[in-house]
Amino acid sequence: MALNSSTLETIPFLSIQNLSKVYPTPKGEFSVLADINLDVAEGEFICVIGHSGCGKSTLLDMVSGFNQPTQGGAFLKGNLIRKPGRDRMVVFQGYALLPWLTAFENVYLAVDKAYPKKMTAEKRALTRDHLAMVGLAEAADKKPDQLSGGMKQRVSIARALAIRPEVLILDEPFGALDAITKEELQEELLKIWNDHRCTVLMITHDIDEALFLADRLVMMTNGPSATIGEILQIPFPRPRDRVQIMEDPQYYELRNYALDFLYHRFAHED
Ligand SMILES: Nc1ncnc2c1ncn2[C@@H]1O[C@H](COP(=O)(O)OP(=O)(O)OP(=O)(O)O)[C@@H](O)[C@H]1O
Repeated sequence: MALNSSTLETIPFLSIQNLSKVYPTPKGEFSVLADINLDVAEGEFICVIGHSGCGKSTLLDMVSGFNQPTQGGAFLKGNLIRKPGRDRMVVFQGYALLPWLTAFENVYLAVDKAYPKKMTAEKRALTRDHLAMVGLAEAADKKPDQLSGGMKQRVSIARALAIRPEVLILDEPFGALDAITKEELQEELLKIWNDHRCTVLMITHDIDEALFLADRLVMMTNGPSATIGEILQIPFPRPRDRVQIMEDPQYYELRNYALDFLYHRFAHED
């Protein structure tokens, strides 16, 4: 039987299959994650929520390739992820900028490392364009200690996107920011995602953030042996308007459902 295009399209863009992670510890084996299965479509925006310590970063580290599963695996376009690659870029809560370099130099360094063969002028243009995209054209020559938290996170996002990744991995990127800066950055992130259409995996502790940003919200059970408890579809049409979606009765239904999952069904005992 000949393969038709719909058969070929059945390979998921990003697929996490039967993934488990066990750490050896002095007290014996510690099972962090057990039997995680998730398929993500190209261009999808996924948020992951769960109590502290359940293994969210561990899971995303295995998609970025910084950590290896004990069993199962993560596959990008059918290929097993074994190590970090420029098709997957990570933005951390702590910015991870080099303090002795300017915003421009921080982004340029990453571009230069990812594309050593590109002409300098092209790499400088990529750097400038991505800093402009996050509204930092004017601050390009400032060093991290001259930038606010929100500006530093903008530099990290510009640095990740300048590499043109297929998957953008965000590990609680706005967790340290004040509420107003956080909302501004969420709006910017959505705008950028809309233009770039890369696939996003983002950890958050904020249900409202997830409801505003995500196509689907992955809710993790508690560890040890944490797994995906449920996945919520977020149906609000795009482009999203924060005020409009908060007026939608479905918003509160979804919010209450997620709150109930986290604080009743999978309440954290501490
Ligand atoms: N190298 C390691 N050896 C043993 N245990 C580890 C190791 N790295 C992480 N852990 C444990 O794995 C669990 C999951 O950690 P992880 O950082 O993935 O959780 P998280 O859900 O991202 O937490 P948070 O929301 O607080 O960032 C924690 O209990 C942590 O102590």
